[in-house]
Amino acid sequence: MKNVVVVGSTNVDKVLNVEKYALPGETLAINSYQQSHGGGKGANQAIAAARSGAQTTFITKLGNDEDGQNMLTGFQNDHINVDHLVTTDQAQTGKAYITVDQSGQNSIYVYGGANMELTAADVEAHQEVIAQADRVIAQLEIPLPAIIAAFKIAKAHGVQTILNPAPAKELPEELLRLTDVITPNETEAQTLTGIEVADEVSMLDNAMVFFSKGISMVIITVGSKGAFYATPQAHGFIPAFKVKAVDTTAAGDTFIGALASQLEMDNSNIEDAMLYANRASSLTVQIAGAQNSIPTREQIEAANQKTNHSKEQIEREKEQAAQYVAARIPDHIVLGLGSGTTAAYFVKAIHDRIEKEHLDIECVATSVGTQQLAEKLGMRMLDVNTIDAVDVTVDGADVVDDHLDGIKGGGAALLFEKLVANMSKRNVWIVDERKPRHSLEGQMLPVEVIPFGGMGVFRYLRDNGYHPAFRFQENGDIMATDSGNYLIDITIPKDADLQALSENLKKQTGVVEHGLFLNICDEMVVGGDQVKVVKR
Ligand SMILES: Nc1ncnc2c1ncn2[C@@H]1O[C@H](COP(=O)(O)OP(=O)(O)OP(=O)(O)O)[C@@H](O)[C@H]1O
Repeated sequence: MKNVVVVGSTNVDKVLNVEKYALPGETLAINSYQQSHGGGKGANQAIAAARSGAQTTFITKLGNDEDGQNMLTGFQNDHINVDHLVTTDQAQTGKAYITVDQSGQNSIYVYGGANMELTAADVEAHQEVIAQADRVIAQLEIPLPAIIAAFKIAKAHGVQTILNPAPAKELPEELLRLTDVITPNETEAQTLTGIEVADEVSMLDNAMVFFSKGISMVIITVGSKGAFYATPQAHGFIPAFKVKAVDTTAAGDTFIGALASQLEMDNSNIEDAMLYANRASSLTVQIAGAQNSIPTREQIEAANQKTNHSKEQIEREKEQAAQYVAARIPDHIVLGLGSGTTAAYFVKAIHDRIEKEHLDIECVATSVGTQQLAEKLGMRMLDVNTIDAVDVTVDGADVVDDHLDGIKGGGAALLFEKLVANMSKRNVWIVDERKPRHSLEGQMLPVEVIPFGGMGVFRYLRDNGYHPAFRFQENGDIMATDSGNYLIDITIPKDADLQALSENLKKQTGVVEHGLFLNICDEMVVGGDQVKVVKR
């Protein structure tokens, strides 16, 4: 369990629902008045961390008033350590007056109040609890000297510092030098670096600016798209969960608190921790309000389990499709064996049939992985260079459109798969229900490039609006294909002419192959309790 100290703001949100905004001098009656809600970025992040199981201490300043008392009780209910909370008679507890009209548009006035009274001396008086923490988190709703004081104490004791630069403003170099991890959203990143966040490449450009200031990890959240992370050694993008969002208030705060509760100090589980944080905030956005919508660890795990259940279903569908096709493979043929998890089900299923029925089937593999699996099972393998044609190849696919054109290469085996597919008299694709789509627009398409000069292809793709990103392995090394090439993932533009795109990519010097498989698939078999077969 991580020991987290949050130094930040507490606000009480007073929400008015109005039909329309009053003009200057106008008085309007309203129908509903929502009760006060807990808010403030510091409080939200402390609650998110505590509900995810972190041992959480909150250093904040409250007024000696009813709002302050109510907030304190709420923190105690969430098992937050409030021993280091400070109160003042000089100002009231922070408040945000929020007016929401019928279209969901809001206007907000914030009274910083006690938050603006939090001083460096207040923080220094509680240095012991910071010194003992694993990490300290701060946002920008309190005075900068208080944050700098907290981070100085943290750095002196080897405690990790996380800065959530929200709301965005220019930051002193001193604070950036004291920051280990920075977590802006896309607009905050742009405000701080001057570089627009448009795609993974520009996110990496943003990260470089932060690295040059001495920050060692950058996490950029991009709303319903997900979140990006980068260290000088590795980077990656973790997509958000697709949910119906009703109110995104506190999404970012939930993400940061949840992440801080899970991330190992050596960042070794960064992708898992971000996946957890994405899940946590995907639950927050499905409920109106701020602190009431921040989920507990149990709720996050329950939501994960539901998905695991559907993961099992997907595996079942892959196996059903594989078995359906394996049962219909004729005897005395040369059979192409595809690559990837779905194709692996097929390899096992056809192996069982060959053994049981003593079939005379020789096979060709489309990847080193499949070759090894087939050899391990004792199947009769042929060298692709010794044959003129393959009778049938059975393979998986990443996505397939209504015309049975598809994308392959998610598993990095596209070159060998295409070679074998092109020499096959018949190609059958086996997929689970997620794979068929009406069109390939917006889908990720892998492009295999030679390592020498790969950057030139990357620049061409970037300058022509394909949003390229090199593919990396989990350990941060660049991914190499079976033939030692690199993969660049691009996005298929809207209204793209696939044939022209395919030809254009092949024309670029340095491109070995790409994952568009046009006019290749003869038959798609979709797994399910009722297997669906679609023929060209
Ligand atoms: N519509 C959404 N659907 C699913 N997940 C979402 C959605 N919006 C946000 N999230 C999740 O919340 C994370 C943080 O969101 P975002 O980038 O909007 O933060 P933010 O701008 O700091 O939010 P806020 O200021 O509202 O707290 C995202 O990385 C994503 O995981």
